[in-house]
Amino acid sequence: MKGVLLVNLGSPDSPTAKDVKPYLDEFLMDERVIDVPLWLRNIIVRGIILRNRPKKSAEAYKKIWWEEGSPLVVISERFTEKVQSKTDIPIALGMRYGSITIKNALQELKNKGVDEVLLVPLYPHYAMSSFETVVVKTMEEKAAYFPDMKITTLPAFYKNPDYIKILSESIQRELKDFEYDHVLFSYHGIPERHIKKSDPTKFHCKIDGSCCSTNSVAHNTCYRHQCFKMTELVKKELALSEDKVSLSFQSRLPNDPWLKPYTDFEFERFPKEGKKKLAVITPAFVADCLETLEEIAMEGKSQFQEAGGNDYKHIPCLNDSDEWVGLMAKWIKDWQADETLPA
Ligand SMILES: C=CC1=C(C)c2cc3[nH]c(cc4nc(cc5[nH]c(cc1n2)c(C)c5CCC(=O)O)C(CCC(=O)O)=C4C)c(C)c3C=C
Ligand SMILES: [Fe+2]
Repeated sequence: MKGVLLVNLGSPDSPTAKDVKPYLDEFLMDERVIDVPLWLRNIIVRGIILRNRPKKSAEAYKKIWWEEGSPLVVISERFTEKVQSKTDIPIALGMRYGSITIKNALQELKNKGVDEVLLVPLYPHYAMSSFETVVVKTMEEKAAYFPDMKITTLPAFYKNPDYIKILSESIQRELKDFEYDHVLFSYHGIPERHIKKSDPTKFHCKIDGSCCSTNSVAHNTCYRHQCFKMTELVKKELALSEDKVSLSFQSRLPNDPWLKPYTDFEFERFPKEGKKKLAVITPAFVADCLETLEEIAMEGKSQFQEAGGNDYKHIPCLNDSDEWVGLMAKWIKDWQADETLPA
């Protein structure tokens, strides 16, 4: 019997330093996130980052926490329930980090008689620190506990025409009542080094833009290319003018060069260039979370306005909207019927 495993990143159990610390430990000790040898990762994460960050992150989580829990988790649960109501095969939700585990979700599916699973990493783009680590962890759990399960992975959907359409339509609805000078597509950042590591050809990605327009198998795993491509497709779908749209990367850690331009630098730059009414979309995320609600909707607004900006709007993620639920249900039904996966 077929079933579906949806996986997102996960959140701490509560917005306290006590719960944020083990969550960050699991997250940052992932070799696909802080990709240095174990001994060095131990020093960086446990010796340096985890000394102060849990307290600081807990304060940020407190600002966005809902009565029902972490927005990322609550939205993902609502999404799962809604998709379940539109399909007739079991759907389970797992998180890569934290207490809602991939193992338990696979067990839930197994208990319902599922032996063929469609794994859906809830990330539109491929990055070793998001999509890849979900796939690797799921395959490790399968090998250890569910060796007879067959698992198929839904590919990154950053250029899927149906996804681009519903994303564009949701942006259009939000922009209808907002007069803007500029629309910023702010994607989660990753270290530049990760782009090179994920390049199977080992020479295609230059990280200067010169490579993105030359067709290459490297694009299948190039986060930077996929962010540029998605921006282009949405821009075209909405007929946004070239000079009113740009892209940037947010949420970096203070180490190494990360993908540029940096979102916080853009917030400072725009008002100086006369761009004082800014709309920001965060299309690396399917669900609103700490990085969109606190960093962009709250902190970003302050940074932009302190730099001289006026009107500011964060456009929500697709979350559990009918359009996104409907599209996911369609992808599941297509796979259920004849193994078709979205391109
Ligand atoms: C969109 C996909 C994501 C990628 C790629 C990604 C890479 C990445 N992230 C960190 C460090 C942190 N990210 C944090 C929060 C966070 N990250 C994503 C998504 C991606 N991260 C989400 C959805 C969230 C929010 C989770 C929530 O509970 O709402 C955090 C924790 C919060 C904080 O302390 O700021 C860290 C740390 C790295 C190092 C990285 C790639 C190397
Ligand atoms: Fe992150």
